[in-house]
Amino acid sequence: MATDNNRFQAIISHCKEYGFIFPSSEIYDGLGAVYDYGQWGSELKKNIKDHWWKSMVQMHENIVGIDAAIFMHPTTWKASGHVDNFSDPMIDNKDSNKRYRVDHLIEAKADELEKEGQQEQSEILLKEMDTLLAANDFDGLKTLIENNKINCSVSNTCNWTDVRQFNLMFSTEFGAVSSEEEENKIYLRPETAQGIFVNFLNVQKTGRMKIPFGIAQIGKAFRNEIVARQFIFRMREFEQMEMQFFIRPGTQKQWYEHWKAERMKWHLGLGIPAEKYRFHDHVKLAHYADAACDIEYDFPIGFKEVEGIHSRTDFDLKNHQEYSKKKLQYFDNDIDPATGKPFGNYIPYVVETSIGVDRTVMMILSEAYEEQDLSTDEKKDSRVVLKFPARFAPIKLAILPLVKKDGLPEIARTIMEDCMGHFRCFYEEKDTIGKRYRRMDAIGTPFCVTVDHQSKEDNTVTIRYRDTMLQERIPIDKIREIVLKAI
Ligand SMILES: Nc1ncnc2c1ncn2[C@@H]1O[C@H](COP(=O)(O)OP(=O)(O)OP(=O)(O)O)[C@@H](O)[C@H]1O
Repeated sequence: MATDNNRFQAIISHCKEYGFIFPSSEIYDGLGAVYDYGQWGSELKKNIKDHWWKSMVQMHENIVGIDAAIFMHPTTWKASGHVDNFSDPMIDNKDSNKRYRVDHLIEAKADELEKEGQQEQSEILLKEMDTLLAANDFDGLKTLIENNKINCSVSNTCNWTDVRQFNLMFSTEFGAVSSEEEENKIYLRPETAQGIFVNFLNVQKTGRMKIPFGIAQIGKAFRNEIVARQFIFRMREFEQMEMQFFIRPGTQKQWYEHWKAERMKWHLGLGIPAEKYRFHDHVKLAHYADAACDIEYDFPIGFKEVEGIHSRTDFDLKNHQEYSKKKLQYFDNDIDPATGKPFGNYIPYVVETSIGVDRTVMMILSEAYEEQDLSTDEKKDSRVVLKFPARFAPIKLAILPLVKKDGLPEIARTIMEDCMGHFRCFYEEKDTIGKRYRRMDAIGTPFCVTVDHQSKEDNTVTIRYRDTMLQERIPIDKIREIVLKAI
């Protein structure tokens, strides 16, 4: 796994320079691990969300979508286990006061060992870490850090505090704040899933859903991440695309395997080669899971999680039933072949697929970003091109009159009018055509058409293809069709 920090930094700068992603509140020097999507980033993000929604909801008769509120009754997070368990073990360096997530600190050391050719030691270290994490053995983790002489990157010392748990949920006050009573305390959801669980029966009944069925949702989630220096990979406010699939108890293994395969198929369908992906099975399972894995993508910062697939058992529904004292059960009148009688009442099991929108944006950007040297013997030349699949490109078609006169803008405007109701177009008449092409390459526009004097004679334009930079003459009335076909 080659990490390429230069490439990563180049992508971050490019995103800012070309209106994809800005640090939040930048005029106040930004806010840690919070980002804003600009004019092209928001289009890209929306296209990714639309694609996910289409493939998960529109293409599955037994999956429906909802849009639940971010604020939820505070008991939700007691029932879900987040108040007690949603925390990461952290450690502080006493000299620099810098705080680390223990697993990140140890993983960085393992990476270092691997780079030094000490593959075996690296693997042993990670294995020991997994065992200690799984056992919640904090003293053991501290000893592991000390024994391996893992130093703070700032102070370069090995002078550590004890390992402690920090809850990652943000809280705020809800309604009139009259006292310091706990009742006013409310959390910003750290995952979208709970909005689905508490609505399970509402949707099942009103939608007349039959098990197995899924509920999907796209929405914001908030986590007070401690280590947050990885651009949109790890944000404190981010977006998730989740689907909870409700199934009969005992069938979870089969459905877990099913969704693992389905989701990998979805990723490969993005046009990303298989060697850029791998599964990573969880050794330390989250408090709700009986099996879990990540789909990891080979980012410029190495293989990292984009999506999690979790077999969540009946943990969530069972706890909501207990805390709310409302029955969250399903009556299954299919016949159980073992007894010849209906399966009857039960709390469904759940397999979930949970993918981060922002990590998907970062994956698509990483895959698309290319710096090309186009120099010839005569002159030096280069370009940065974002080779997005056409369906994700913020702008599909740029319409460029060669000059700002002679009736060419008028022709270009009629093309614009013909196409803008079908897909996002961009009209531009400033600068040389070469410069305009480069700008469109830099934001990933797959097609540019140039209107020139010949267009007036024979109703044709030059179409230029982003990836090959090839140009050809096509009739004006074919433009719409060509673009629509590509997206
Ligand atoms: N802080 C974050 N910033 C951006 N995306 C996130 C963040 N936390 C989680 N996600 C996204 O939500 C998905 C599902 O969340 P999940 O709880 O499984 O993540 P996680 O295992 O806690 O991630 P990590 O181990 O990287 O913190 C992740 O696969 C990821 O794409």
